[in-house]
Amino acid sequence: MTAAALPRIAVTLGDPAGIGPELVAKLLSDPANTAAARVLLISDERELAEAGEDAGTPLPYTTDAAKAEAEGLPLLLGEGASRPAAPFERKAATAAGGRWALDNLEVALGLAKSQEADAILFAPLNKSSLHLAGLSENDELRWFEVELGVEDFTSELNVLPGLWTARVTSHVSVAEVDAGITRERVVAAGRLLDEVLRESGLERPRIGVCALNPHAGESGRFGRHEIDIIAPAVTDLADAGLDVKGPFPSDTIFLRARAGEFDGILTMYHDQGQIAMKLMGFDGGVTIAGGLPVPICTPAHGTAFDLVGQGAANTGSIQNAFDIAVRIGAQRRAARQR
Ligand SMILES: NC(=O)C1=CN([C@@H]2O[C@H](COP(=O)(O)OP(=O)(O)OC[C@H]3O[C@@H](n4cnc5c(N)ncnc54)[C@H](O)[C@@H]3O)[C@@H](O)[C@H]2O)C=CC1
Ligand SMILES: NCC(=O)COP(=O)(O)O
Repeated sequence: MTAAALPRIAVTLGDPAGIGPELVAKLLSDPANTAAARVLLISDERELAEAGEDAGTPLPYTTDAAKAEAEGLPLLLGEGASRPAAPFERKAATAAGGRWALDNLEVALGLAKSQEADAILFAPLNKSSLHLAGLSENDELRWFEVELGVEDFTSELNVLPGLWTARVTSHVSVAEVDAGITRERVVAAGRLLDEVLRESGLERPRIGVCALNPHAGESGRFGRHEIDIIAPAVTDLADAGLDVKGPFPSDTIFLRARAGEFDGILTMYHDQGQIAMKLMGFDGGVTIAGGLPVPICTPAHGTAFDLVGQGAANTGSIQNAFDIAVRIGAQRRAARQR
């Protein structure tokens, strides 16, 4: 691939109090990664130095665009509007850390909107920091919607090799899940999951849909969501030509997926999918912000304050997130260049 064809990936360090900076330093100190894409780093130099110290390896970068292009070095573009905020408190949620993380993401979104970046990779955020910083949305995906003017259904997509999940509800209180399970939302989430699986290369993705209640409601005795909402939505999706089946009891559907029966699982709420996915592949899980015009990837794990400063954070998830950002970013770039 020529240098011009390499995807441009905007990378942020996430919450500076967590393991994100260390993970980015480890990721970008691997020459195979900097050869696979042109990296646009959004940070400040002090944070990069600290990231290198945590990782036990310096994070290579340049502020010279020509040198970055010629040598394949990450190009440091500077940080978002909150400068100069560093140094940050470590291992704790703070408003300053949350603001820095959000401001840097705003720069990344700007690069994507202007098509200078083909995809975004962010290291883990801490939602408490984001809320301390004044984020009014529950999480960054709802904030991305606002920033990008997206009104259609979005969902976090969780990805392991051979299995993707989407959620009908996500970062809300369990008390709010019930109101979020509607026929329209189940259909929208099912369509989104089918679409992204097709984009990933599957011709006819096989999707299993979770029930909400124990034993899929036991014929209505333990709840009627399956009868009144989820089964009709599955029929809508099947009538539209999708290979969608369910609802199935959620305590066993992932066993069937693991045995190869499904390419995607549609879950009704966060932990229904995430407990299974993290048990099956904690060290490699990726979260993609699904339903946006820009590919945005991040590790499925969080800021792990308990690990900060030890150099012990596992890079499997951020590596997989980077690889997916590079793959989708390259497809988008190639499509634009045609
Ligand atoms: N990509 C992102 O932005 C994500 C952010 N979060 C946020 O992270 C914050 C903390 O979430 P928690 O529930 O505490 O989960 P967490 O994933 O940060 O930590 C859970 C456990 O996993 C371990 N762990 C996490 N990443 C690891 C890694 N790379 N290598 C080795 N061990 C690792 C931690 O040490 C801890 O014991 C929350 O604010 C949450 O919303 C959670 C998931 C994804
Ligand atoms: N910041 C991404 C994120 O929160 C995804 O975490 P999860 O909801 O997939 O656990």
